[in-house]
Amino acid sequence: MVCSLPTDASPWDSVHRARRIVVKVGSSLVTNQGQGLDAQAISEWARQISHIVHGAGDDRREVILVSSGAIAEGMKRMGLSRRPRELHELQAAAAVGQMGLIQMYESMLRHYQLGSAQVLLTHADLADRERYLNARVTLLTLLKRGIVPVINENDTVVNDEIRFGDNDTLGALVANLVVADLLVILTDQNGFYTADPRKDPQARKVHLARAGDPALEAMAGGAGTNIGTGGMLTKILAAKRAARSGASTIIAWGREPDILPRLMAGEHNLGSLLYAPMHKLQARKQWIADHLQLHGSVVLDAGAVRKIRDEGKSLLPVGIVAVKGSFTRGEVIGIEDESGTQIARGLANYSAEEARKLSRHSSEDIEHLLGYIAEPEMVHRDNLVLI
Ligand SMILES: Nc1ncnc2c1ncn2[C@@H]1O[C@H](COP(=O)(O)OP(=O)(O)O)[C@@H](O)[C@H]1O
Ligand SMILES: N[C@@H](CCC(=O)OP(=O)(O)O)C(=O)O
Repeated sequence: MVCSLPTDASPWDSVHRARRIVVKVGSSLVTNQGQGLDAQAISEWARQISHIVHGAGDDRREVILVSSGAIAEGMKRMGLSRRPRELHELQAAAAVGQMGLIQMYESMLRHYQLGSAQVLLTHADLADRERYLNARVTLLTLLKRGIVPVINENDTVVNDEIRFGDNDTLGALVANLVVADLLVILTDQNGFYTADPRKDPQARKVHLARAGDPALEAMAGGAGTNIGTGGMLTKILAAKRAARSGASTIIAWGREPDILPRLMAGEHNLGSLLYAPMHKLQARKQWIADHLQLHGSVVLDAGAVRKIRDEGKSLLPVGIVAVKGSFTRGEVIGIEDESGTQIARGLANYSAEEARKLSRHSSEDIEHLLGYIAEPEMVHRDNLVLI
């Protein structure tokens, strides 16, 4: 197919350069088309993840796993041969299946010297700015400690209106949350095809395309079996969403031998690459600019202005001399120099009231001043854009 390439190096190089990766595994793979948890496949992904997380120097990666399969596994454990239609039945199946799913990931990852953590998220969690920051800091703390977060939707507490509905979307939102470089969607097909290969024998694999290219949506069909939920359309839309935060997406076959290490080693044409046309920093800037309006601002002394503008550092409370307006944790604030010129914008880790108490104080005093510590920074660098 025709596709426009970015002007710098091959988009495949960005896969090799990726350091923080969200890997999403679909239900059909995890449960071997609904037959039950596939211990061998899960062990194989654990081994591959361990290989890339434990790499030396520049070969070291951070991995966040988003795994489906709770409903499919729960159905098997409850003796249900057909996917229930009622939401409460699906929720019950998910609660049953999640036990087995997480138990297996925990033991397989541990076997390969990796700690793991269960994280269950809902749409509402990521739409709420404060919870967004809370989820973000928890995931980043786990990554810093070399622990692999294993994420699924918190099916127990969601209804139709607030469901992600498919974990492809959840994978893309997590990629935005942790500012990942790459989203790898492992599925039961070799990649994305010009039509559903189960239905069209003429379908050809798309090796490379721009994420968000509208032509892709027309080629994507629904799920080919009753195990997976979204089919290719949700994967294509997830790639489009991930690209808005600068992450490219690979759609690949989860049973391809050594798929993750081979992708990281720079092997081209494994699966389909849907590349993000915008660089991560530019995309993050756009995201902050698009999504959020200013709720107040903080004024910095000259030293703090230098740290932020010239040295690329986070904003610490010690550099704040005044706080204007009213805002809560997670809202966007302006960052001004003492003449009132706005130099940056970012997501506040503390409310205006708290920021007033923290201003001119070292981060070490936060606990004493507030009684708790959210984060040592007032605005983390990842959530800050210069103007
Ligand atoms: N253009 C396409 N290319 C590849 N697969 C497609 C396409 N359109 C629809 N599909 C179907 O999507 C299925 C994968 O989606 P799904 O079953 O939801 O997987 P998962 O459980 O991995 O999320 C494939 O098995 C295939 O039948
Ligand atoms: N939370 C659900 C996710 C279902 C889902 O998105 O499935 P899939 O289309 O296979 O990724 C589960 O674990 O069954």
